[in-house]
Amino acid sequence: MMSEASHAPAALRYMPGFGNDFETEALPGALPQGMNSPQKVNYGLYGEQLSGTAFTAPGHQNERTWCYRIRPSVRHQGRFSRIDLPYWKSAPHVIDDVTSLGQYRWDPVPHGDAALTWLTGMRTMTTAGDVNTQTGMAAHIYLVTQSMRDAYFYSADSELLIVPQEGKLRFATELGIIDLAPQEIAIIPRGLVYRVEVLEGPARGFVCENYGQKFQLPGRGPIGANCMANKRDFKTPVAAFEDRDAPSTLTIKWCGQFHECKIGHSPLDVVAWHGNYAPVKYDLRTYCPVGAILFDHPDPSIFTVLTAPSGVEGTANIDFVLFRDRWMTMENTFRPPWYHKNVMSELMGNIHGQYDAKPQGFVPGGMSLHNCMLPHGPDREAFEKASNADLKPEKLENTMSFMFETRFPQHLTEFAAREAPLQDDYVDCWDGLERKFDGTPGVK
Ligand SMILES: O=C(O)Cc1cc(O)ccc1O
Ligand SMILES: [Fe+2]
Repeated sequence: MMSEASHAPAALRYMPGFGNDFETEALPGALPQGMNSPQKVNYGLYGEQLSGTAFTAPGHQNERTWCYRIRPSVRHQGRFSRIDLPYWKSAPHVIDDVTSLGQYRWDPVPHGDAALTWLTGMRTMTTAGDVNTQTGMAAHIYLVTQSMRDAYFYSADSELLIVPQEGKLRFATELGIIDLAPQEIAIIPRGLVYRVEVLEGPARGFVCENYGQKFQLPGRGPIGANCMANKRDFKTPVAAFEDRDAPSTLTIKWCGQFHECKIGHSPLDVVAWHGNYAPVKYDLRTYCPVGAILFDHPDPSIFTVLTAPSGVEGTANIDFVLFRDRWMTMENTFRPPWYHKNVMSELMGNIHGQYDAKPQGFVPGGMSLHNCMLPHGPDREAFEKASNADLKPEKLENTMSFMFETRFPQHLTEFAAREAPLQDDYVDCWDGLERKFDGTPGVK
């Protein structure tokens, strides 16, 4: 028997908060009250727990969600067969004849003629750490033109931080629906089943695949209780379920491999849920930047939106850092980023507009990589302009770039080194930085 019903609200609704303990039901009375596992759940639903942290993780880190669903997940799975998604790579992935040491920059990866889904359109640029030990990350570009139909996916390896640059996508997940456009981000937790639909295509964007401990909000320290990313601006969808019987496939990413199994119904059948392990979206335009208001250029960590700890205090597995429009008011200061070498590996992407350290060549949809201890900084044009500028308060407008910064060196994939539009002349952008020193004191 075929049945089809989607119980999604007409206009998508979201609940505010980061890491909140939410409760939501798509049918009245579907959510058990006062306990998790009643002998029988209302509507004949099955109770099931999704654990995002070890059972015994400390209280402030412990994350799990109770789902009340038409069928338990174990009915979704069965005999797995291995499939190949040749462009989606996982760490460790170090290719002998690909050199990751260097300063690299890419133009936007163009859309081709082939129809690509969220799975076939994922193009890994770099990997870092080791998926098997749940450390490190991968950075991907997605190129998506086609919705997943009767097809579902989850990653046992990672949570995905999604940063759209072009087009609009819908993430129909077990716990509700998220629509996502450029200048917004979403986090899809490890283990959560979903399908990706194209609302406006073609869609392109960046993904940070986090193998390690979950993203959290950075401590604000002396900044206090407000500014940077505020909890209420994170939005988690309300429950929405599909009661749909149709021959379908479920793909699982597991230890870097992809496996597929058949299911006879939509696994997005969670009618009600409660808990704190859930997908979330965030509008980057609500990020409140705090910066230097008299002199000097602070470390970019002041712009951290989210941080994924590595176990070494203050040394993140990944920091997600945002360079958005803001005022520059520093006096007697070289205002753009300084020249530097960093023990952390910096992968940047441009979402929109122009980046102050690289007025040319780092374009929306483009990426750059400055790996562990590789020197970089403003190009010649940015240096000359900033060192001779009249330092009035100036608003940096029409700018939104980000950085995935990891403690682990990032290794290029073959795709990044050979197929993606790598700019061979990138390093030349520093060529014209000639010597100004002539042994005599004074400003040159
Ligand atoms: O390299 C970059 O452009 C990112 C960056 C920005 C900044 O303001 C300070 C340091 C830094 O690495
Ligand atoms: Fe940098």
